[in-house]
Amino acid sequence: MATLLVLSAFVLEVVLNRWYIKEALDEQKRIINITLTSINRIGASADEMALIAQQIGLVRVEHRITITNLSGDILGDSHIDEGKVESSPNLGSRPEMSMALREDFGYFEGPDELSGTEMLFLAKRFQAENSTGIVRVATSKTALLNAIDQLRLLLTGISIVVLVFLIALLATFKRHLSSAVREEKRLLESRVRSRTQQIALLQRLVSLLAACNTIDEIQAVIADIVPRILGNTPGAISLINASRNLVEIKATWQGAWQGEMVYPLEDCWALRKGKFHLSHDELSSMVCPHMANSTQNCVCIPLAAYGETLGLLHITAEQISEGTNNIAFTVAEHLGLALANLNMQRKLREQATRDPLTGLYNRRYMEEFMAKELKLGQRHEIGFGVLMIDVDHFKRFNDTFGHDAGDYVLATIADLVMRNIRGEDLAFRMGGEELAILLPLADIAQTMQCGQKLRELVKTYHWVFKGLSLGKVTMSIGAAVFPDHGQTGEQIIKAADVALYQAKASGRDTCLSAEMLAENPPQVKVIREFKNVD
Ligand SMILES: Nc1nc2c(ncn2[C@@H]2O[C@H](COP(=O)(O)OP(=O)(O)OP(=O)(O)O)[C@@H](O)[C@H]2O)c(=O)[nH]1
Repeated sequence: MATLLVLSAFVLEVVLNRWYIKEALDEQKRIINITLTSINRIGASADEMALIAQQIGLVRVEHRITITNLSGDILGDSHIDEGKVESSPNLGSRPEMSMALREDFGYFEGPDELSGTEMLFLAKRFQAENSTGIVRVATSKTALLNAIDQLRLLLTGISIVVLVFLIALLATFKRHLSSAVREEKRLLESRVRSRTQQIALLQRLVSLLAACNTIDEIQAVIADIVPRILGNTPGAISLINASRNLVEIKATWQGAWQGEMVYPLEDCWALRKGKFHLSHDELSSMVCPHMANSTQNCVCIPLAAYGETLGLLHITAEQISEGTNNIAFTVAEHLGLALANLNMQRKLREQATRDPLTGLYNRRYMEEFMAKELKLGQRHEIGFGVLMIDVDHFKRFNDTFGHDAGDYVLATIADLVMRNIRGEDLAFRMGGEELAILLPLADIAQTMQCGQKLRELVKTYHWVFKGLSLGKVTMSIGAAVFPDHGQTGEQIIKAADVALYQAKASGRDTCLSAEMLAENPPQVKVIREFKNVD
C-alpha cells in the first residue's frame, strides 16, 4: 500500500510537471505573440523595446519579458529598470537564445542569469519593420515547485494516515485471525479428542463383544458402551427371536424408547429391504410401522453377518448427522459379527454336547453335568436321581422295520422324554438305544415315579412310521440316587446300570431301582447270560 502511495505520488508529480510546463508554454507563447504584435503595431525601434517589455510585464507580473537584438544584448526587460538595461549582461550565450537564433524558437529549463532561480524560458526570433531581435519570456517554476511540495506534503500526510490505518487494520486482522485460528485449533482438538475417544470405545466394544459368551453379556456390553459411542443420540438394539417372527427391543439409551418394544419382522423396512432404512430423506418419507409413534427421524441398520440378519440397531434424532450415521454403521457391523459369533459358538457347543439324531445331550455332557451336581450335592447335602433307559429288543426292531424306523423310534422316545420330565431334569443319549435322565433334588421314589411314567408313555404310544404300524415298543429302566447308591458319578451310573440289567433279566418293560436290588442282590452271572442271549 505504501509503495502504491509512493508510486502514485511520483506519477502525480510527473503529470503535474508536464501540465504546468504545457500551461506555462502556452502562456509564454501568448505573451510572445502580444509582444510581437505590439512591436509590429507601433513599428518599434530598438529604443522602444524597453517600454514594450515594461508595459507587458506590468500585466503579466509572474513572467519576465526580455527583448534582445540578435546578438543577445538586452533592449528591454520587464524586470530591469530602463536605465540599467544597457549595463545588463549579454544573453547571446544562453541556450534558449542560441536555439532561437538557430531554429526560430528556443526552449530551456534552468536557472536564470539574474537570480539563479529555476525558470522556464521560451524565446522567439522576430523580424519587424524597424528591427530584428529575440523576445524571451521567462516563467518562474516556484509555483510549480510549491505545488509539488504541497502535493508531497499532502501525500506524505495521507501516507502516514493510511499507514497508521493499515497498521491498525493489520493489528485488528491479526487479532481476529489469531482468535479464529485459536478457535479452529480448539475445535480441531476437541474433534480429535472425541474421535480418539470414539476409537477407544469402539476398540473396547469389539474386545468385550469378542469375550461375550451369552446374549445377556452382549446386552450388558451394548447398554454400557454403545450410548457412550453414539453420544446423546437416542437409540435401541433389537434382536430377532428364535422363531424368527418377532423383533424384540433388548437395550435402549437416552430416554424412553419411542418405538414399539416388540414388533413383527415385516414392520421394519430395513428387514424387508435387507439393508439400512432412513425414515426421512430427500427422496422419501417412509416411516417404519414400529416407529409410527416417533416424531423423530429414524435410521434402522440390520445387524448381520455371514448372510444372516440377527437384529437391528436403531437411532433416532431430529437430524442425524453424517458422523453419527457412520459411527452407527461401524457399531452395527461389530454387533452383527459378535451376535453371529455367539450363534456360531452356540451351534458348535450344541454340536459338541448334543446328539444330532435325538437332540439330547451326549454322554460327555452327562459326565460334566453330573460332576457339577455331585459337587453341589456334597456341599449342600442334597441328592439327585439317575435313570438309565434301554429300548427292548432294539436289534430285532431294526431288523424287522429297518434302520430308518429305528431312528424314528429313538427320536420320538427322546421327544416324549423331553416333554414329560421336569424343567430342571436333563436327558442324555448315552449311545445306541440307551438313554439317561438326571433328576436334581429327586429321591428314589420320585426318580422311580418318573421312570415308570416314561416307560408307560412309550409302551402305550401308537407307533406308526411311513404309514406302517410298528407295534409296541417297550423300555427297561434302572434307577439310582446320590448319595444312597454311590459317592461318585461312576458308582451311581453303575448302580442304575445294574438295576437296568436286572430289569432286562426280569423280562424287560420294567423299571427297577438299585434299592430293590439291595434287598434282592442280582446275580452277575444272570446279567452276563442275559447279555449273551441277543
Ligand atoms: N436305528 C438305529 N439303531 C441303532 C442305533 N444305535 C444302535 N442301534 C442298534 O441298536 C441295537 C442294540 O442291540 P443290542 O445292544 O443287542 O440290544 P437289544 O437288541 O435292544 O436287546 P436288549 O437290549 O437286550 O433288549 C443294535 O442292533 C444297534 O445297531 C441308532 O442310532 N439307530
